[in-house]
Amino acid sequence: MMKDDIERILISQAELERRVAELGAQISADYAGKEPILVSVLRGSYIFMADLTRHIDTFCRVDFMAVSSYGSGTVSSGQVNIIKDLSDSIEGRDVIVVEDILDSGNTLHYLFQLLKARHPASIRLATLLDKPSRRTKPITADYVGFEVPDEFVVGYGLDFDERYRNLPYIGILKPSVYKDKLGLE
Ligand SMILES: O=P(O)(O)OC[C@H]1O[C@H](OP(=O)(O)OP(=O)(O)O)[C@H](O)[C@@H]1O
Ligand code: HPA
Ligand SMILES: [Mg+2]
Repeated sequence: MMKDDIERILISQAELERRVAELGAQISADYAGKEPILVSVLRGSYIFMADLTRHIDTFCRVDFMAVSSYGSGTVSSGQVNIIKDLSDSIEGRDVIVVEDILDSGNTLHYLFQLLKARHPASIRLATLLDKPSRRTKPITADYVGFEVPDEFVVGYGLDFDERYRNLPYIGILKPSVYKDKLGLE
């Protein structure tokens, strides 16, 4: 079974629900009277995006961008591939980029450069998880759900080799799972 691959639960479903509601309330207060565009960075952010937007009570728009830099490993390849670009222009608009995790910072560093060049009125970052110990690029988030330790986490949108996104909590994989996959032991 899928959950047999999980060593332990790091953030429970109830904790996720509570914190995402708080972030939504904070964003609602900060953007009162505005109409931000929330940009979901697919695929990892799809669940956070869906839950977060339902806790925002100002007008807002949603758009989606698909990027990938991890392939099937647990370390960033350093190369960010744009798989799908935004549908609408962000020029002159207030943008909130919605991410599942800020790890090395490669993905967001690249994405922020790309999006800033399109001249939004403002651009901020909301990330569910922040793993600051692994950062190699200078980027910080404006809204952070939880800080996580230097371990590979899965669930609530986050995958390892495209699995585990559908777990309703954030968990830590048993090392044997990714070592088997990578042929390390
Ligand atoms: O800070 P970084 O080291 O760049 O890592 C964070 C990024 O890596 C993951 O995406 P991934 O490339 O695995 O694509 P996915 O969202 O489809 O899983 C995650 O969803 C973030 O977008
Ligand atoms: O810890 C992680 N888990 C899943 N995907 C990720 N992408 C960057 N870091 C992670
Ligand atoms: Mg991934």
